[in-house]
Amino acid sequence: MIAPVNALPAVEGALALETYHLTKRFGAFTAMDHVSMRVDPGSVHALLGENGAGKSTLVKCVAGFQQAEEGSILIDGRERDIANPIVARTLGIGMVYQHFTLAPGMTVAENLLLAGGKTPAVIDWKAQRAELEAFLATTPFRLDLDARPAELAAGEKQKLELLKQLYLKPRLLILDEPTSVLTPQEADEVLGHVRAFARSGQCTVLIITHKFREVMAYTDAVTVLRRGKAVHHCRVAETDPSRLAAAMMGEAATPAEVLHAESDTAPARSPLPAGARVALQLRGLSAMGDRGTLAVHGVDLAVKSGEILGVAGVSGNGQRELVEALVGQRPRHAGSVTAMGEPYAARRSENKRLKLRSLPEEPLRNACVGDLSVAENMALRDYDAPPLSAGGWLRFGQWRSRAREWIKEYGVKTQGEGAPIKSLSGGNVQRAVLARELAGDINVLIAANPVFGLDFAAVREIHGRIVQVAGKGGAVLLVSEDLDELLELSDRIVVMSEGRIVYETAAADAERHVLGAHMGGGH
Ligand SMILES: Nc1ncnc2c1ncn2[C@@H]1O[C@H](COP(=O)(O)OP(=O)(O)OP(=O)(O)O)[C@@H](O)[C@H]1O
Repeated sequence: MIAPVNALPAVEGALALETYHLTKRFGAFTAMDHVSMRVDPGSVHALLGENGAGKSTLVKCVAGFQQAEEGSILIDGRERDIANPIVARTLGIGMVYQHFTLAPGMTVAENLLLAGGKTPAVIDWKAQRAELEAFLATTPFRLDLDARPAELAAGEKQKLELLKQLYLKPRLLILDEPTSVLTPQEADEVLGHVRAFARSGQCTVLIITHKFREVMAYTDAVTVLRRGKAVHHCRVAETDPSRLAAAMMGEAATPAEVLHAESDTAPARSPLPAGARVALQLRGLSAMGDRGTLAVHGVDLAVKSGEILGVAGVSGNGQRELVEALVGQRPRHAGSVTAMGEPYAARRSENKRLKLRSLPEEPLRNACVGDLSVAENMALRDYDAPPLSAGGWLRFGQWRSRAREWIKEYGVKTQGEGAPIKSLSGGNVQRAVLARELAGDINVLIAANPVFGLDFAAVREIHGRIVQVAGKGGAVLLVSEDLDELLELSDRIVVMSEGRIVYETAAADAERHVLGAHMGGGH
């Protein structure tokens, strides 16, 4: 019999998790197929798998956000019916999502308190603030308690999501790609803290990641999912990235792909032609942050045709505001922008004429309409131009057939072009947006954290496509919090710190520790 939750004694400390033949279907599609696995108490356990393998589905069932049709979940050896997130919470299960779940109008402090779900009618703010500050001091993270989520960069939001869960002292902490928007240093800080938390016996950690380095450095055991099935279980001490990659990809993997799983070999670049013209120019561009203070201070940048200019920086140093001001999602306070020598105000007509594209971060939120289908989302840029419309009529058949082609070309895993885009896994949403934005000729591409959440095969593929854009003469402004990505793809790298460009170097001469020092505000 399944034990009722309200009969539970208040247990503390790391719990043991097991799933037994856990199965979840969406209509006729089986997203998770008889998955059995075991996570030892106090361990850090990694879930690996290609985009769409079923990792998020599995953890959502454990966290009570979805219900499995078959199979069971055992906590400390006892079967539990985790009917909803409140039950999960009662059992000590906390989850940090791939998509942000912060209350937008509330401050960091309020978001932390809200996470507890037990806010009293009258809050003693003085005492609560002291408690929150004491809690923050036990972690390596520094966040402004009065900031609101809209003012936080992706990396800071990610840390706040994690803090919200840590504040609740979970017995099982589930992390869905927690380091996608963190710099390598930040990722080490976050994972180091989480592992220490597990080692102390306070909680067990189940972590979804695409990064083999993180699996090897921070986890104890791994379960690999492929097409909804658990195909491989092992201890990290007894495996290596090549074996894990082979398990992830099954027969689909080529020996070269498996061999290079850990090194993520850089796509080949051709040298920048001598007389290349400046395709994107920013002169003294300034933009306000969400709190009415200047977030971007007079930025001057020039990107030539065929060049990839990387913008490095710790999240929260104005990169988000810079991209938003460039692509028309935030007013420009001062300065000017030209594309292909013409003034550029980010109008849709200019994007079309000047062939300027952008890949924003968090594509489901910033570049898609979640309830619309994959085909409709793929048509958002040119639905009113031939062949998608003719004589004032929208030709939906054309939308669908082109979407089918792109789904195939970009390997988007979806139940069809008619499926709502929000039903796709994170990595597949990204692929669908990339297919739309990278189609046709491109003069200028502005990309912000373009491989957020993608598995290793997809990262290589997308990097290859960005390099192709430059290879065909497009200017690429690549804003990324991932230094490895910038070092691998860029011709030149600038560092942004506190809203200013503080350092510039040719990528070939770039030294990681020097970049890191400028990113941290030191010199
Ligand atoms: N609500 C839903 N309705 C229909 N299909 C869904 C739904 N949620 C997930 N799926 C499908 O189930 C499969 C597994 O998705 P899931 O999000 O678990 O993958 P994942 O391994 O976490 O992928 P990623 O690494 O890209 O995040 C995908 O093919 C996805 O399209």
